[in-house]
Amino acid sequence: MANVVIETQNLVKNFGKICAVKDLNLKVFQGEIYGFLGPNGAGKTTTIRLLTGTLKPTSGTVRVLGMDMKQDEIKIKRSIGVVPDEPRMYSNLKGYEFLNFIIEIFGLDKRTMHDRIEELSTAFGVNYLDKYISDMSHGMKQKLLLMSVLMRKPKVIFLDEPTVGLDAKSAKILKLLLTKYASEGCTIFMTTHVLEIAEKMCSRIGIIDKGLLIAEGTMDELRKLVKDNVASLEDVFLRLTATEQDILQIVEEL
Ligand SMILES: Nc1ncnc2c1ncn2[C@@H]1O[C@H](COP(=O)(O)OP(=O)(O)OP(=O)(O)O)[C@@H](O)[C@H]1O
Repeated sequence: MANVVIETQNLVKNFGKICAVKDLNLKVFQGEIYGFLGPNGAGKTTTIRLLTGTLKPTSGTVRVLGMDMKQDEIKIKRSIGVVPDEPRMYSNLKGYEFLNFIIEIFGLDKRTMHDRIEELSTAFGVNYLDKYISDMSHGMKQKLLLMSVLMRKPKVIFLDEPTVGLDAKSAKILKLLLTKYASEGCTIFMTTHVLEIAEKMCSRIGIIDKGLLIAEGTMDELRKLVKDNVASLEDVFLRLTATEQDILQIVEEL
């Protein structure tokens, strides 16, 4: 059995009266690409923020790479890479200054990183590292942030809606790169609304709805759950989140 890299026990996050994450028990193994799906407001971003230590849980525990988030937050943060849904970076830095800043704070080897930056710039068509971040488009910032994570080749990568804002070629390259990294032992946890991406890339998929993990498994296991061995992930998702009927009704009433 592969190593457990991400683990939560009875994880809960309340925002006032809203329970965004309810009693979540997750296990993600080394080398997996775990897809985390759910309707809008289901609790995906909150979960990623809990798993990466940017949000404190109301109760429950998070362990990453065998370390407890409460005790080893800094160590965990040094070993993981996070690509949030909104790329927030120091806007008064130029692209290359931002990458150099990451190299400095993580204490990375400059030569190796500069070689990786060159490879990744070519792969993602990044020819704007001398521009100020404030002058970059959303997609340009997203690619810069992706490069800053991928160049480090962290042991665990968390991505929240990674392909949003990326052009088709960059999205394809990102998918291939993540698959390659996973095959080399990196563990990937990502949220997406693009079910085709989850179906093609992810070894296992978790579906969260109103803060509850309502299903989890490989595509085959999810198909068994809905008793339809040819169901697509879209069929499975809509059946489990009970929106298929709503959709038909909504369209009929339009
Ligand atoms: N900082 C916050 N303060 C109050 N409520 C919050 C906060 N962050 C999230 N929520 C609430 O928690 C619930 C889950 O939100 P979350 O952003 O995790 O959903 P999501 O699954 O990522 O949604 P989407 O697919 O739309 O991005 C929602 O009801 C949201 O309004």
